[in-house]
Amino acid sequence: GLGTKGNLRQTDRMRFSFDLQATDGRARTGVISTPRGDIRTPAFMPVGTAATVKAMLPASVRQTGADILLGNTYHLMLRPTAERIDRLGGLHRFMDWDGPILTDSGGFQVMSLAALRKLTEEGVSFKSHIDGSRHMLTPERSMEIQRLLGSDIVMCFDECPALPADRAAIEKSMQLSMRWAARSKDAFGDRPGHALFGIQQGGLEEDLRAESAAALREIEFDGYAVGGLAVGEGQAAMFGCLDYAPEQLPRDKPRYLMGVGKPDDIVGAVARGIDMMDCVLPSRSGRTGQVFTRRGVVNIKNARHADDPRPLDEQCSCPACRSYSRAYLHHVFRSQEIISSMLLTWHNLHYYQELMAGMRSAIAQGTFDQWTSGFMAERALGDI
Ligand SMILES: CNc1nc2c(CC[C@H]3O[C@@H](OC)[C@H](O)[C@@H]3OC)c3nc(N)[nH]c(=O)c3cc2[nH]1
Ligand SMILES: [Zn+2]
Repeated sequence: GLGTKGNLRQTDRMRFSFDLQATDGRARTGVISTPRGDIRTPAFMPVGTAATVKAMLPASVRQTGADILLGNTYHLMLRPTAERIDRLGGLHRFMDWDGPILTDSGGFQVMSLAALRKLTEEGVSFKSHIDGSRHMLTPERSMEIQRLLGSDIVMCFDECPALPADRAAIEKSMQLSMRWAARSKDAFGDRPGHALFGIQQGGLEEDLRAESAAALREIEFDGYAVGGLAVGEGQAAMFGCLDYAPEQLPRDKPRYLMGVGKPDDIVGAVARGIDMMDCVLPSRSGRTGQVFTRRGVVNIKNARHADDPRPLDEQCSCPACRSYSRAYLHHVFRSQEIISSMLLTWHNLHYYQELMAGMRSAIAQGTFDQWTSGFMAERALGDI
């Protein structure tokens, strides 16, 4: 707005906006501005389901290069409850993360974690997988929970159908999700500086995806997620869908692919126009000894690492690679020492952020194809 510089800064601080800076083919790079900081895209968002990125301090997550992290409505509403987090000053204060936070709306977790679920037009009633207590999630309740948490990017309450499913079931579910998207938008209201993202559904059906995209455009959102994927369809089917789905969504808004993925999934999704992704893989794998490197996956549990003095990756600057040998990491993993989860999670998240930084600069320079060829060639080298 006009007025003094101060006002302008004030307006800026309250704004949520996406600046698309460069494209290379269908790949894009830019910056999402939020009152709590900028998000460089393409962005990988570490998952902090229960108000913590497991085995990581928030400052360490920041050091890996993450600009934003994720929380989950489903987990936090059950424990410690959104009302308690609100009373304690909101999720940022609670978990000591002052950057942007995106929270999922709960629909996906209810279907994958809760017991005794009952789905109606109103929403989903279910029993907590923690203590068996009964709960109800509706678009309105999901918006209220995410407001209480104080998240900067709020996801619509949707239904994510498990694949494979027949077309009729996919269509019915997508239409319900679109009605819930409208109710989510109404319940979200007008919250300057906070964003509401719609979630496209429609399975692997191009026409249903187009119908969903049109319905979301009509309602109008600050960003758009490609939902309903990474649910067991496999990479070929997912890429087939990403060959059309992202471009059915508005070009000038961020596109978020939920739940993806392995490093090569991420590169393929960025090549197809995706700006934001999240996945538990790097952090969960850090705890199970699966280590991602430029050359592919190292399973640190394997006995062949027992005497290996080399770092995981001599070109990596993370604490695990700077200070420790594979032999040490093998030892502490085998001994189930807590430091094992800390070091391997840090390395994996650092590796994922290096991947994103490499793609952002390649897209900005118009050399994304060369970068991708290098990425694929390195993984073929083997001997890791
Ligand atoms: C893994 N594959 C996958 N995850 C998915 C998630 C959960 C991500 C959420 O789940 C948490 O990690 C399990 C993450 O914290 C993330 O929160 C944003 C989805 N969420 C919604 N609302 N709608 C979808 O269509 C959807 C599709 C997914 N596919
Ligand atoms: Zn490392």
